[in-house]
Amino acid sequence: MHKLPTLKSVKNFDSVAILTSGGDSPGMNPAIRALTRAAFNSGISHVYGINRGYSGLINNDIQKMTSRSVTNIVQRGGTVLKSARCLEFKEPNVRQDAAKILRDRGIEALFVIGGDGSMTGAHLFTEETGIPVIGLPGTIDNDIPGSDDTIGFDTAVNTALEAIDKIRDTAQSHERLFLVEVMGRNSGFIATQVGIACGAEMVVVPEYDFDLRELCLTLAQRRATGQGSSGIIVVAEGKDPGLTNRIAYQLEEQGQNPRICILGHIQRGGSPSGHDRMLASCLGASAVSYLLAGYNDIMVGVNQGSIVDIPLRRVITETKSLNRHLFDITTLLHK
Ligand SMILES: Nc1ncnc2c1ncn2[C@@H]1O[C@H](COP(=O)(O)OP(=O)(O)OP(=O)(O)O)[C@@H](O)[C@H]1O
Ligand SMILES: O=P(O)(O)OC[C@H]1O[C@](O)(CO)[C@@H](O)[C@@H]1O
Ligand SMILES: [Mg+2]
Repeated sequence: MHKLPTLKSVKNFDSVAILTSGGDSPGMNPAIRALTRAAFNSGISHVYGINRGYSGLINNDIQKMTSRSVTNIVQRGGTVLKSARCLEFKEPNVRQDAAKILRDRGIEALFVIGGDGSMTGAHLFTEETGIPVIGLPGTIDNDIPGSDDTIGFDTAVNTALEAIDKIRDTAQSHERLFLVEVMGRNSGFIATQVGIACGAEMVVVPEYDFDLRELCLTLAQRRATGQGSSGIIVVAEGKDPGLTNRIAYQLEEQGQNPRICILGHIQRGGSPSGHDRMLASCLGASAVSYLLAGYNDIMVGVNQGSIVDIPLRRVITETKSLNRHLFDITTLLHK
């Protein structure tokens, strides 16, 4: 259960908008629902949904929401507002045009649900245009500075675990080594948590070097002592495409016969877990309270179980590092 902030409303807003941006994540829908319902129930008269992230904003692809338009979405994966990556939004003049679109519609504030990139766009937008923005961390990557958790991370981890538990069955039957690639271009949060929870023999993350030779040695020793040679290596996809294939190739060169399974976008789909629904609902409700309390240019996030506000400037200038102690558990629990 999250500890919620106690805030006093000091401002009135008549009209606000919501968008989802970057890779979708399970829990974006309950976040949209929470923002919409909390806005109406806090006296905001008009709520708009912007389609396809910043792309819909610059193309004026905006619709009116009602309290009923978010009925029956709390359990649905994806985002009913759709999501996109919009490179044009990186141009300052495009952001000015976007502000005019909001002003012409009488929209006074914007809620942005997305990852670190989306938070960068949100900060620049409010800084340059003066339109208040509140961000919500919505990404399976859990790589947003200032928040211990992000909407969608828990579901993605559970989805990967469900798949790996199945892979483990066939790996054991055939005494095979499997390389399972999980998402995370720049960060190993998913890989670390999944690796610990599935009992992986090794976890490869972009943050740290890995020692394949040592792994091969361990596998050879296990085979020699009759413990079999099945196993799971969890690999975060990393920046350079093909990392998992390269590791497989190196393993083959050292006498292993690994199989590869790339979990890919199934990690971004599916019904949000109870944890992510709670997180999205609490963050959505709190985001509206922060706006009415006069906050701007912040992201709502979680710090040691409490919902907190984090300046967007901090979110976009800091880096969230992987906890080394947590990562070390991946090796500490080996046979
Ligand atoms: N430097 C920037 N300036 C303005 N807008 C940006 C900037 N970086 C990202 N954005 C906007 O945010 C969008 C989403 O960013 P990005 O593709 O990095 O995904 P994300 O929000 O980090 O989500 P995820 O990593 O979970 O997929 C971009 O397509 C762009 O519209
Ligand atoms: O296929 P897409 O949409 O470009 O997204 C892939 C990237 O998005 C993320 O899934 C986050 O949403 C990253 O982990 C991954 O690298
Ligand atoms: Mg990102």
